[in-house]
Amino acid sequence: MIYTLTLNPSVDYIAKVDGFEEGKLNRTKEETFLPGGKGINVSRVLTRLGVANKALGFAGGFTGDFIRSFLNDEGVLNHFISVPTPSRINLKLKSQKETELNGNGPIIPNEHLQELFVQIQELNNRDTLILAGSIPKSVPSTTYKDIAELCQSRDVRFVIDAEKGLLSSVLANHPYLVKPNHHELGEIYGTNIESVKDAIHYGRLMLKDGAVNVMVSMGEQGAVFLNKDHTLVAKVPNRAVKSTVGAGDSTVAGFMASIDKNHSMKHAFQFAVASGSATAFSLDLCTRQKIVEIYDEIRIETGEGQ
Ligand SMILES: Nc1ncnc2c1ncn2[C@@H]1O[C@H](COP(=O)(O)OP(=O)(O)OP(=O)(O)O)[C@@H](O)[C@H]1O
Ligand SMILES: O=P(O)(O)OC[C@@]1(O)O[C@H](CO)[C@@H](O)[C@@H]1O
Repeated sequence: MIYTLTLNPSVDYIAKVDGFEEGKLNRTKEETFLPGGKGINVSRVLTRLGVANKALGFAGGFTGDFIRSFLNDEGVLNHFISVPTPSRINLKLKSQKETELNGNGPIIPNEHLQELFVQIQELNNRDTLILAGSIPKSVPSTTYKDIAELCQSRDVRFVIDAEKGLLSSVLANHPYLVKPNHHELGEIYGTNIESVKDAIHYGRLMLKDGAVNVMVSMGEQGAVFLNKDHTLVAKVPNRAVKSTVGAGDSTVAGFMASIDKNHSMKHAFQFAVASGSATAFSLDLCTRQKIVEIYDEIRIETGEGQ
Protein backbone atom coordinates (compact mmCIF):
# COMPACT_ATOMS: atom_id res chain seq x y z
CA MET A 1 0.00 0.00 0.00
CA ILE A 2 1.14 3.56 -0.68
CA TYR A 3 0.96 6.05 2.20
CA THR A 4 1.43 9.78 1.74
CA LEU A 5 2.55 11.95 4.62
CA THR A 6 1.55 15.62 4.78
CA LEU A 7 2.93 17.03 8.02
CA ASN A 8 1.55 20.46 7.15
CA PRO A 9 -1.78 20.17 5.26
CA SER A 10 -3.64 23.25 4.15
CA VAL A 11 -6.86 24.59 2.80
CA ASP A 12 -5.78 26.12 -0.51
CA TYR A 13 -7.83 29.26 -1.15
CA ILE A 14 -7.50 29.85 -4.89
CA ALA A 15 -8.57 33.40 -5.72
CA LYS A 16 -8.79 34.72 -9.28
CA VAL A 17 -8.51 38.50 -9.44
CA ASP A 18 -8.53 40.61 -12.59
CA GLY A 19 -5.69 43.13 -12.49
CA PHE A 20 -4.61 42.64 -8.86
CA GLU A 21 -3.24 45.86 -7.32
CA GLU A 22 -1.06 45.73 -4.22
CA GLY A 23 -2.19 48.00 -1.36
CA LYS A 24 -5.78 48.37 -2.74
CA LEU A 25 -9.13 46.65 -2.12
CA ASN A 26 -9.31 43.94 -4.75
CA ARG A 27 -12.33 41.70 -5.34
CA THR A 28 -12.19 38.12 -6.54
CA LYS A 29 -13.72 37.11 -9.86
CA GLU A 30 -13.73 33.42 -8.94
CA GLU A 31 -12.71 31.53 -5.83
CA THR A 32 -12.21 27.88 -4.93
CA PHE A 33 -11.35 26.04 -1.73
CA LEU A 34 -9.38 22.83 -2.03
CA PRO A 35 -7.58 20.58 0.44
CA GLY A 36 -3.86 21.12 -0.07
CA GLY A 37 -0.44 20.09 0.98
CA LYS A 38 1.81 18.07 -1.28
CA GLY A 39 1.10 14.59 0.14
CA ILE A 40 -2.65 15.21 0.02
CA ASN A 41 -2.38 16.22 -3.65
CA VAL A 42 -0.43 13.03 -4.37
CA SER A 43 -3.14 10.99 -2.61
CA ARG A 44 -5.94 12.69 -4.56
CA VAL A 45 -4.25 11.96 -7.90
CA LEU A 46 -3.38 8.36 -6.91
CA THR A 47 -7.04 7.81 -5.97
CA ARG A 48 -8.20 9.23 -9.32
CA LEU A 49 -5.82 6.73 -10.95
CA GLY A 50 -7.30 3.83 -8.98
CA VAL A 51 -4.19 3.23 -6.85
CA ALA A 52 -4.84 2.16 -3.24
CA ASN A 53 -3.35 4.69 -0.86
CA LYS A 54 -3.89 6.41 2.47
CA ALA A 55 -3.12 10.02 3.42
CA LEU A 56 -1.43 10.50 6.81
CA GLY A 57 -0.44 13.63 8.71
CA PHE A 58 -1.86 16.14 11.16
CA ALA A 59 -5.12 18.07 10.87
CA GLY A 60 -6.80 20.47 13.26
CA GLY A 61 -9.69 22.88 13.72
CA PHE A 62 -12.29 23.97 11.13
CA THR A 63 -9.73 23.77 8.35
CA GLY A 64 -8.81 20.23 9.38
CA ASP A 65 -12.53 19.30 9.30
CA PHE A 66 -12.80 20.71 5.76
CA ILE A 67 -9.73 18.72 4.62
CA ARG A 68 -11.07 15.46 6.07
CA SER A 69 -14.60 15.85 4.73
CA PHE A 70 -13.45 16.86 1.23
CA LEU A 71 -11.15 13.83 1.06
CA ASN A 72 -13.86 11.51 2.41
CA ASP A 73 -16.30 12.81 -0.24
CA GLU A 74 -13.71 12.10 -2.95
CA GLY A 75 -13.06 8.60 -1.59
CA VAL A 76 -9.46 9.36 -0.53
CA LEU A 77 -8.60 7.14 2.45
CA ASN A 78 -7.09 9.19 5.25
CA HIS A 79 -6.06 8.98 8.86
CA PHE A 80 -4.94 12.35 10.17
CA ILE A 81 -3.88 12.74 13.77
CA SER A 82 -5.98 15.51 15.36
CA VAL A 83 -4.06 18.50 16.67
CA PRO A 84 -5.52 21.28 18.86
CA THR A 85 -5.00 24.27 16.52
CA PRO A 86 -6.30 24.78 12.96
CA SER A 87 -4.48 23.56 9.87
CA ARG A 88 -3.16 26.45 7.77
CA ILE A 89 -4.81 28.32 4.89
CA ASN A 90 -2.61 28.91 1.83
CA LEU A 91 -3.56 31.72 -0.53
CA LYS A 92 -3.02 31.09 -4.25
CA LEU A 93 -3.61 34.38 -6.02
CA LYS A 94 -4.17 34.14 -9.77
CA SER A 95 -3.88 37.45 -11.54
CA GLN A 96 -1.35 38.73 -14.09
CA LYS A 97 1.05 36.43 -12.21
CA GLU A 98 0.59 33.49 -9.79
CA THR A 99 1.39 34.57 -6.21
CA GLU A 100 1.35 32.21 -3.23
CA LEU A 101 1.16 32.91 0.50
CA ASN A 102 1.68 29.73 2.51
CA GLY A 103 0.96 29.61 6.25
CA ASN A 104 3.31 28.39 8.96
CA GLY A 105 1.06 25.62 10.17
CA PRO A 106 -0.19 24.69 13.65
CA ILE A 107 1.77 23.65 16.72
CA ILE A 108 2.18 19.88 16.78
CA PRO A 109 2.40 18.69 20.40
CA ASN A 110 5.18 16.15 20.93
CA GLU A 111 2.74 13.37 21.96
CA HIS A 112 1.09 13.66 18.50
CA LEU A 113 4.45 13.45 16.75
CA GLN A 114 5.13 10.26 18.70
CA GLU A 115 1.73 8.89 17.55
CA LEU A 116 2.87 9.45 13.97
CA PHE A 117 6.05 7.44 14.56
CA VAL A 118 3.91 4.60 15.92
CA GLN A 119 1.82 4.68 12.69
CA ILE A 120 4.98 4.57 10.57
CA GLN A 121 6.41 1.70 12.63
CA GLU A 122 3.44 -0.37 11.44
CA LEU A 123 4.50 -0.13 7.76
CA ASN A 124 6.36 -3.05 6.20
CA ASN A 125 8.47 -3.94 3.16
CA ARG A 126 5.43 -4.07 0.85
CA ASP A 127 4.61 -0.43 1.64
CA THR A 128 5.78 2.89 0.19
CA LEU A 129 5.76 6.14 2.16
CA ILE A 130 5.72 9.44 0.25
CA LEU A 131 7.08 12.37 2.31
CA ALA A 132 5.96 15.61 0.74
CA GLY A 133 6.03 19.30 1.55
CA SER A 134 7.22 21.55 4.33
CA ILE A 135 7.19 20.64 7.99
CA PRO A 136 5.48 22.78 10.66
CA LYS A 137 7.93 25.02 12.58
CA SER A 138 7.08 23.29 15.87
CA VAL A 139 8.45 19.86 14.87
CA PRO A 140 12.19 19.14 14.93
CA SER A 141 13.96 19.95 11.66
CA THR A 142 15.28 16.36 11.69
CA THR A 143 11.77 14.88 11.43
CA TYR A 144 12.11 13.70 7.80
CA LYS A 145 15.58 12.34 8.54
CA ASP A 146 14.21 10.42 11.56
CA ILE A 147 11.38 9.02 9.41
CA ALA A 148 13.79 8.13 6.60
CA GLU A 149 15.97 6.20 9.06
CA LEU A 150 12.92 4.39 10.38
CA CYS A 151 11.88 3.49 6.81
CA GLN A 152 15.37 2.30 5.91
CA SER A 153 15.60 0.14 9.05
CA ARG A 154 12.19 -1.45 8.29
CA ASP A 155 12.82 -1.85 4.56
CA VAL A 156 9.95 0.51 3.71
CA ARG A 157 10.39 2.18 0.31
CA PHE A 158 10.19 5.95 0.64
CA VAL A 159 9.89 8.91 -1.74
CA ILE A 160 10.61 12.55 -0.91
CA ASP A 161 9.49 15.85 -2.43
CA ALA A 162 10.69 18.65 -0.18
CA GLU A 163 13.01 21.64 -0.13
CA LYS A 164 16.62 22.18 0.79
CA GLY A 165 17.96 20.36 3.85
CA LEU A 166 14.72 18.39 4.29
CA LEU A 167 15.50 16.58 1.02
CA SER A 168 19.30 16.59 1.03
CA SER A 169 19.47 15.17 4.58
CA VAL A 170 17.75 11.91 3.54
CA LEU A 171 19.71 11.14 0.34
CA ALA A 172 22.05 8.85 2.29
CA ASN A 173 19.01 6.75 3.27
CA HIS A 174 18.47 5.88 -0.41
CA PRO A 175 15.04 7.31 -1.25
CA TYR A 176 13.39 5.39 -4.10
CA LEU A 177 12.46 8.68 -5.78
CA VAL A 178 13.32 12.33 -5.19
CA LYS A 179 11.44 15.05 -7.06
CA PRO A 180 13.03 18.48 -6.71
CA ASN A 181 12.05 21.21 -9.14
CA HIS A 182 15.02 22.87 -10.84
CA HIS A 183 15.08 25.80 -8.36
CA GLU A 184 15.17 23.40 -5.39
CA LEU A 185 17.90 21.31 -7.03
CA GLY A 186 19.96 24.48 -7.56
CA GLU A 187 19.45 25.57 -3.95
CA ILE A 188 20.66 22.22 -2.64
CA TYR A 189 23.93 22.41 -4.59
CA GLY A 190 24.38 26.20 -4.21
CA THR A 191 23.90 27.02 -7.90
CA ASN A 192 21.31 28.14 -10.46
CA ILE A 193 19.92 25.50 -12.79
CA GLU A 194 19.43 27.27 -16.12
CA SER A 195 19.24 24.40 -18.60
CA VAL A 196 18.43 20.73 -19.07
CA LYS A 197 22.17 20.09 -19.19
CA ASP A 198 22.60 21.65 -15.70
CA ALA A 199 19.62 19.63 -14.39
CA ILE A 200 21.24 16.42 -15.64
CA HIS A 201 24.60 17.33 -14.12
CA TYR A 202 23.22 18.17 -10.66
CA GLY A 203 20.58 15.43 -10.79
CA ARG A 204 23.44 12.94 -11.23
CA LEU A 205 25.00 14.29 -8.02
CA MET A 206 21.77 13.30 -6.25
CA LEU A 207 22.21 9.74 -7.54
CA LYS A 208 25.80 9.77 -6.24
CA ASP A 209 24.56 11.07 -2.90
CA GLY A 210 22.19 8.08 -2.60
CA ALA A 211 18.89 8.59 -4.46
CA VAL A 212 17.72 5.60 -6.55
CA ASN A 213 15.65 7.61 -9.06
CA VAL A 214 15.73 11.38 -9.58
CA MET A 215 13.04 13.36 -11.39
CA VAL A 216 13.78 17.08 -11.78
CA SER A 217 10.68 19.01 -12.80
CA MET A 218 11.25 22.20 -14.78
CA GLY A 219 7.80 23.76 -15.24
CA GLU A 220 7.11 24.62 -18.88
CA GLN A 221 10.54 23.24 -19.83
CA GLY A 222 9.36 19.72 -18.90
CA ALA A 223 11.46 17.40 -16.75
CA VAL A 224 14.57 15.23 -16.52
CA PHE A 225 14.71 11.66 -15.22
CA LEU A 226 17.85 9.91 -14.02
CA ASN A 227 18.79 6.57 -12.53
CA LYS A 228 21.74 4.22 -12.95
CA ASP A 229 20.41 2.98 -16.32
CA HIS A 230 18.56 5.97 -17.79
CA THR A 231 18.99 9.65 -18.59
CA LEU A 232 15.72 10.90 -20.08
CA VAL A 233 14.44 14.35 -20.97
CA ALA A 234 10.73 15.19 -21.40
CA LYS A 235 9.36 18.12 -23.41
CA VAL A 236 5.82 19.29 -22.71
CA PRO A 237 3.18 20.87 -24.97
CA ASN A 238 2.71 24.62 -24.90
CA ARG A 239 -0.89 25.44 -23.84
CA ALA A 240 -2.73 27.92 -21.68
CA VAL A 241 -1.96 27.23 -18.04
CA LYS A 242 -4.91 27.33 -15.61
CA SER A 243 -3.09 26.62 -12.32
CA THR A 244 0.25 25.01 -11.62
CA VAL A 245 -0.65 24.34 -7.96
CA GLY A 246 0.04 20.64 -7.41
CA ALA A 247 1.68 20.11 -10.83
CA GLY A 248 4.84 18.77 -9.19
CA ASP A 249 2.81 16.56 -6.83
CA SER A 250 0.95 15.17 -9.84
CA THR A 251 4.27 14.08 -11.40
CA VAL A 252 5.08 12.13 -8.22
CA ALA A 253 1.62 10.53 -8.21
CA GLY A 254 1.75 9.70 -11.93
CA PHE A 255 5.20 8.13 -11.57
CA MET A 256 4.31 6.02 -8.54
CA ALA A 257 0.97 4.96 -10.06
CA SER A 258 2.84 3.59 -13.10
CA ILE A 259 5.46 1.86 -10.96
CA ASP A 260 2.64 0.35 -8.88
CA LYS A 261 1.30 -1.16 -12.12
CA ASN A 262 4.78 -2.54 -13.02
CA HIS A 263 5.24 -0.33 -16.07
CA SER A 264 8.70 0.52 -17.42
CA MET A 265 10.68 3.50 -16.08
CA LYS A 266 10.29 5.28 -19.42
CA HIS A 267 6.51 4.86 -19.36
CA ALA A 268 6.39 5.91 -15.70
CA PHE A 269 8.36 9.08 -16.51
CA GLN A 270 6.20 9.95 -19.52
CA PHE A 271 3.04 9.32 -17.48
CA ALA A 272 4.45 11.43 -14.63
CA VAL A 273 5.14 14.41 -16.89
CA ALA A 274 1.75 14.02 -18.59
CA SER A 275 0.16 14.11 -15.11
CA GLY A 276 2.04 17.32 -14.21
CA SER A 277 1.05 19.04 -17.45
CA ALA A 278 -2.55 17.80 -17.16
CA THR A 279 -2.70 19.53 -13.77
CA ALA A 280 -1.11 22.73 -15.12
CA PHE A 281 -3.83 22.82 -17.80
CA SER A 282 -6.63 22.36 -15.17
CA LEU A 283 -7.92 24.50 -12.30
CA ASP A 284 -7.84 21.56 -9.87
CA LEU A 285 -5.64 18.44 -10.09
CA CYS A 286 -5.46 16.23 -13.19
CA THR A 287 -7.93 13.49 -14.05
CA ARG A 288 -7.05 10.17 -15.69
CA GLN A 289 -8.83 11.29 -18.86
CA LYS A 290 -6.78 14.48 -19.16
CA ILE A 291 -3.51 12.60 -18.53
CA VAL A 292 -4.32 10.07 -21.24
CA GLU A 293 -5.19 12.89 -23.68
CA ILE A 294 -1.79 14.55 -23.10
CA TYR A 295 0.39 11.41 -22.79
CA ASP A 296 1.24 11.12 -26.52
CA GLU A 297 2.13 14.81 -26.68
CA ILE A 298 4.97 14.36 -24.16
CA ARG A 299 8.19 13.85 -26.11
CA ILE A 300 10.80 11.71 -24.39
CA GLU A 301 14.39 11.98 -25.60
CA THR A 302 17.51 10.40 -24.28
CA GLY A 303 19.91 12.83 -22.63
CA GLU A 304 22.90 10.45 -22.51
CA GLY A 305 25.32 12.78 -24.30
CA GLN A 306 24.72 15.74 -21.93
N1 LIG B 1 3.52 25.91 -18.10
C1 LIG B 1 3.49 24.57 -18.16
N2 LIG B 1 3.17 23.95 -19.32
C2 LIG B 1 3.13 22.60 -19.41
N3 LIG B 1 3.41 21.78 -18.38
C3 LIG B 1 3.74 22.34 -17.19
C4 LIG B 1 3.79 23.76 -17.00
N4 LIG B 1 4.13 24.02 -15.72
C5 LIG B 1 4.29 22.80 -15.13
N5 LIG B 1 4.07 21.81 -16.01
C6 LIG B 1 4.15 20.35 -15.76
O1 LIG B 1 4.16 20.09 -14.38
C7 LIG B 1 5.39 19.47 -13.99
C8 LIG B 1 5.80 20.00 -12.63
O2 LIG B 1 5.94 21.42 -12.71
P1 LIG B 1 6.90 22.26 -11.75
O3 LIG B 1 8.32 22.00 -12.09
O4 LIG B 1 6.41 23.66 -11.83
O5 LIG B 1 6.62 21.59 -10.33
P2 LIG B 1 6.72 22.16 -8.85
O6 LIG B 1 7.53 23.43 -8.85
O7 LIG B 1 7.14 21.06 -7.99
O8 LIG B 1 5.18 22.49 -8.62
P3 LIG B 1 4.26 22.53 -7.29
O9 LIG B 1 5.18 22.76 -6.10
O10 LIG B 1 3.33 23.68 -7.54
O11 LIG B 1 3.54 21.25 -7.23
C9 LIG B 1 6.38 19.79 -15.12
O12 LIG B 1 7.39 18.79 -15.20
C10 LIG B 1 5.44 19.78 -16.34
O13 LIG B 1 5.16 18.44 -16.72
O1 LIG C 1 4.36 24.96 2.14
P1 LIG C 1 4.63 23.66 1.41
O2 LIG C 1 4.30 22.47 2.25
O3 LIG C 1 6.01 23.60 0.83
O4 LIG C 1 3.67 23.63 0.13
C1 LIG C 1 2.27 23.59 0.31
C2 LIG C 1 1.59 23.80 -1.03
O5 LIG C 1 1.93 25.04 -1.65
O6 LIG C 1 2.00 22.75 -1.90
C3 LIG C 1 0.92 22.27 -2.66
C4 LIG C 1 1.27 22.34 -4.11
O7 LIG C 1 2.41 21.59 -4.37
C5 LIG C 1 -0.29 23.11 -2.28
O8 LIG C 1 -1.45 22.32 -2.25
C6 LIG C 1 0.06 23.67 -0.93
O9 LIG C 1 -0.58 24.86 -0.61
